[in-house]
Formats: sequence, structure tokens, C-alpha cells
Amino acid sequence: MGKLYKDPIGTAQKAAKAIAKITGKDKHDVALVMGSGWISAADALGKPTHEFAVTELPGFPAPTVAGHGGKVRSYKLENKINALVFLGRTHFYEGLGMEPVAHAVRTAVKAGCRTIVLTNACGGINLDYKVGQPVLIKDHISLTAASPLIGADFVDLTDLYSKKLREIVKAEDPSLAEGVYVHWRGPSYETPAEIRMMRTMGADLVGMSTVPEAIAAHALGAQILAISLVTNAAAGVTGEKLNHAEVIAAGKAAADRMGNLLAKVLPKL
Ligand SMILES: O=P(O)(O)O[C@@H]1C[C@H](O)[C@@H](CO)O1
Ligand SMILES: Nc1nc2[nH]cnc2c(=O)[nH]1
Repeated sequence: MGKLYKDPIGTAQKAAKAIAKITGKDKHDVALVMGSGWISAADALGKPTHEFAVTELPGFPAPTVAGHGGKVRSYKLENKINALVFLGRTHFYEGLGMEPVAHAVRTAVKAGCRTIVLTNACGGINLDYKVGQPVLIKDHISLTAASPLIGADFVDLTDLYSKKLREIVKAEDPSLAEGVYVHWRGPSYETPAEIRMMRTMGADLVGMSTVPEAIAAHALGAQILAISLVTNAAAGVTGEKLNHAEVIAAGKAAADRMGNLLAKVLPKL
């Protein structure tokens, strides 16, 4: 896999070509990356025209995290746009480096997608949030400080989580909150002291994904919409211990609501 990442964009180009071959579609318009427990939300998009294993594409390692399927789906949505859905992702904490973390969104952009929708499961730092609540990401704080970009690629991030796209989604569901997401490398969850630090820094949500994908896709010109599902109160808020099974269960419980929201907004993005 290492040699594939000597040229990450070239490998993404190859994977995009493979998607066009498998699906017979020379262009996809919007891509979704489904976070932990979000897989069943994708079912609300109807019947895919194609579903295949992510490992059929160059540069994709098999997902290793429960709640992350190793599948890609292609959909023809109501207004004829083609949607590419990755049922799962690779995380920075898997130790494979940043290239495989950013590979899916780079592939999606090379397949023609100008809009990337990132979803995730996260911890609620903001005490107003409830478990099962979706939150639109309006900005992020990268506590890993690790970027998928290499070289003099000085990308502006002042509107990384597109305000225009957030307005479109809020028009569909005005009750949606907006928050600041922290990328924590993981795989360990945070300590209560780290959560208090993040709250002091102005963070509302904490997770282990999304940020490198958003940066990599935006660097290639894509507009980003990111939606977090609060699957648990962050460490120290309730005193309860955290576990991944609880994260998956909360994702599944909210799948219908999340799926309906995605199905409504996708064709409008
Ligand atoms: O892929 P996401 O960010 O939804 O998964 C979150 C972060 C970790 O992978 C996992 C921890 O429970 O859930
Ligand atoms: N870092 C982090 N990721 C999560 N994913 C789901 N819940 C959490 C959490 O509390 N912290």
C-alpha cells in the first residue's frame, strides 16, 4: 500500500477511474462518508444502482473499526444527480498515516464530486447537547495538528464548512444546532480534564475523524458539509465510562432521522 501513497492524487485518480468502470457513470456529483453507526442512515437514500467492496478500488485498506462497513454505493438521486456513499472510513488512529484517511474524499473529488458530506459519531462537550442530537459542524480545532497536505499547499480554511450549505440544511430543519468539532487522534477517548480544556477552547463536539477529510477535499476545491451525531456525553460530563458499542447503538437509534435529513438535503446541495 505504501507505494500507492507516493502519489496520493494519482492513486485517487486511479480509484475514480475504477468507480466509473464499475458503475458505468463517468461522473458523480456529491459524496457522503458515513461515520460510526451511520450505515443504516444511508438506506434512506433508496436502492443504490451499485454496491461494491471498497477494496475493489486502488488505495483503500479494508476498514478495521466496528460500525464501519467496507462498502461503496452509487445512487441516482431524484434530480438525476449521482451520489457516491462510502459506508465507513479509515481513521488516523489506525496508524496507516494520513493518506488512507484522505483517500476516499480525494477519490470522490476525482470522480467529479464538488460537494462532500462528512458524517461522524462524536462526544458532546456542549452541555446543551443531548445524546442522539445531530449538529452541523461550523468550524474545527485540530488537536492532532496532523494535516493530509504536504508541501506549499497553503489552503484557506476560513469557510471550510460551507456557510451556504449549512443554510440549505437549516432551511430543511431549523432546529439544527451548529458547533465546533475537535479532532482528537484517539483511539483512546479523552480524559475529563481534556474535555474541560476543549470546552475552554470553545469546542462543542469531539471526535476522531472528519477534519483531515474536510481539509483534503477542500484543498481539491470541494465544498464541505459535515454533520456530527452526538452519540454520548463527552468524558467527565456524566461520570459514565465511554465505549464504542454505545456509540454504535446511538448511531443506529438515530439512523432514521439522519437518513431522512440526508435524503431531503442531498439533492439540494
Ligand atoms: O468515524 P467516526 O468519527 O464516526 O467514529 C467515531 C470516532 C471513533 O472511530 C469511534 C469511537 O467510538 O467513533
Ligand atoms: N474522541 C471521541 N470520539 C468519539 N466518537 C464517539 N464518541 C466520542 C467521544 O466521546 N470522543
